[in-house]
Amino acid sequence: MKQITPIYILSGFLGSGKTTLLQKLIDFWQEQDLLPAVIMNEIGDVNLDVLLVKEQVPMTEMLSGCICCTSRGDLSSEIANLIHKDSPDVIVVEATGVANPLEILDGVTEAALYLKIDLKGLITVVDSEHLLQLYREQGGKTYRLMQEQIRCASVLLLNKIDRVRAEEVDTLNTIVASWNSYAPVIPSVKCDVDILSMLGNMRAELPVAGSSLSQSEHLHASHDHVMVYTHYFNEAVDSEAFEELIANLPREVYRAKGILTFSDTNSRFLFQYAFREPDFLKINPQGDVPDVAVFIGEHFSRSSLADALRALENSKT
Ligand SMILES: Nc1nc2c(ncn2[C@@H]2O[C@H](COP(=O)(O)OP(=O)(O)OP(=O)(O)O)[C@@H](O)[C@H]2O)c(=O)[nH]1
Repeated sequence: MKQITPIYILSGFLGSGKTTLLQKLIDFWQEQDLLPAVIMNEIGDVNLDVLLVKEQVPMTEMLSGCICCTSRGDLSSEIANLIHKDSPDVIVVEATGVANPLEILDGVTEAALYLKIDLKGLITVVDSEHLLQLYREQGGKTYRLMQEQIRCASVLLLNKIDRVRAEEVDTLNTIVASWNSYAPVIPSVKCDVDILSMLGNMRAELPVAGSSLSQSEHLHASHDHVMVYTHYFNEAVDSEAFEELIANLPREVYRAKGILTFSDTNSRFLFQYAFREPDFLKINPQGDVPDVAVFIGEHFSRSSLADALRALENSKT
């Protein structure tokens, strides 16, 4: 009979590397014969990250929105269900990239009122290049949300430092320390960090004062601007034409992912696009997984994107 279930919250803007870190956390716990469970939520109505998490890990998905938009009660009942059904040794709540971490903290804290759980802390993953750019531009809702995610962290991963220069890493360290002097900051590439010391160095208490939670209603509006377009493919498309479309995506689209069948290759691909960097991974999904791509951004034209994608399907010979 398990006593108290530790819970970690994983936060970070879209595409910063949360799922990459989640995979490493799962490996770490499984190597110790522990059973981790995951609560994942995605903005939009498909969750492709599920494919990246091992099948033996119990997982709950909360789709079509984000944890902080659904009621907090939903999150706490998901936690309760997982504990009763699977008795995991540890739970990770991976927040959608546009979630406000204060709301999620609030949900987990509510669950702690009637469940034997121990909120260990909040890990925020930062896309170094993206943060640097927003810092230089100084403003915008995405920038404020990223600041919020950094402020709430009990440990911070300054990820994707391969995408910035060494002196820029120093600048970023100074920036994040000025927003959160409390959390240890760990620079990383592909979230390749020493998990044991990361979890060990995590500050025991969260830096969120009780009063901050009362601001949550005000903060809730912070991701109203984010929109999603989900495209289901009827036909396989040419890989080069697709890559070209991705390379020319409007700047307003800052995240995309999908599963694709290309007309010119035999295998299927999981494609990722985060802050202007595309990535393709050969996969062999089990079961009936459709060809689909999800695009997330701010005020981009869904119809132009839909037309461009349909044109790719139609140009296939
Ligand atoms: N260049 C570079 N790419 C990285 C790094 N870490 C992760 N990536 C890539 O960035 C993309 C997004 O990573 P994810 O781990 O899926 O990001 P996420 O935060 O879970 O994304 P959402 O689920 O959309 O919020 C993937 O293609 C990763 O392989 C890094 O340190 N450097």
